[in-house]
Amino acid sequence: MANVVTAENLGKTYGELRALKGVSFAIREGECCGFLGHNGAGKSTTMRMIYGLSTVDEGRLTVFGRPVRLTPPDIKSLIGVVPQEDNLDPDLSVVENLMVYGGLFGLRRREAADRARELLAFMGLEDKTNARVEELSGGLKRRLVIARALINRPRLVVLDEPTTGLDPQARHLVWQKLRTLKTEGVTLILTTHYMEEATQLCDRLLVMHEGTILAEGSPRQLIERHTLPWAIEVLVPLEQVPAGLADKVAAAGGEVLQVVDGLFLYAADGEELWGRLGGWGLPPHACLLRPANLEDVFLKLTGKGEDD
Ligand SMILES: Nc1ncnc2c1ncn2[C@@H]1O[C@H](COP(=O)(O)OP(=O)(O)OP(=O)(O)O)[C@@H](O)[C@H]1O
Repeated sequence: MANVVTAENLGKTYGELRALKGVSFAIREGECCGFLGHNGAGKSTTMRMIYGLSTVDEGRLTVFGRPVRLTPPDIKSLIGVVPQEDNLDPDLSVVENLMVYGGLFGLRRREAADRARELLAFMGLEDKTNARVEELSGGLKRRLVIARALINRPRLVVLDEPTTGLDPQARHLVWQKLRTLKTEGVTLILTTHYMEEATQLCDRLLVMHEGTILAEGSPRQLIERHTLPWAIEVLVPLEQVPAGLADKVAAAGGEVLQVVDGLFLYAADGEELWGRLGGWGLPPHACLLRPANLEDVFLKLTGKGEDD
């Protein structure tokens, strides 16, 4: 399968800050690839380079096989962009926002109107066609930004935190639409802070940290490679954790991760680990046994969950 995006040793410097320190990755046609990472890890910088809003300082970036320094216009027309901030025009109505954008891509008025109607139906916004943007809730604005990104039938859609701030229903609706795009063969690149979103949508994930890529793989592969299958959350204040616990867990073949609000214990056999809690002085009512998930991988790889 062809690569839609290829990055080799991509670097970006803002003044004294090396925001990207030579990252390399490839995005395959038709896949949904997610970028995870703390605030400031370099995800948006990478996205902006892909859609041509930020210059490539170091390395090589190709989009649809074309090397980009600043993405040429004919490549831009193949990319749909959902930026982190909603940058809709508040003075225009919902449908006008789409039509103006269509005009920027060279759509004639009639064509833009037809496409706008189609997209408003796709995103469930028909009854808001003539509403003013400022009347829309955050979730509806997000849906409109996604509709706008699709106006030119892009083969690649880059979404920077597409569902941040949305309620669960709105998030599920966006996921459903993104899955539909995927079934149509559209390549999706997204950033997210929601591990569930990454698990639900992405075929492959890149975990970024301080301008580098720490790990890459499908959600399942990352869990298999970077953590044990079962987790016990120990939600007691750290000062009440029995002394020597980490050594006892390690001696039983498990691992311990300290997070800001407690401890996570990992094991190949969750039931067996659970059975040992009492003997280690941990009250079971303050513990929760569950399968390990992507959040465990993220916390482990990027440093225990403290804020940057
Ligand atoms: N235009 C800019 N000028 C100066 N510094 C910038 C600029 N854009 C980003 N940075 C810095 O580069 C680093 C990477 O920022 P970037 O926005 O790519 O991170 P991110 O992973 O997308 O974070 P978030 O999850 O908060 O969106 C940060 O330290 C940020 O402050």
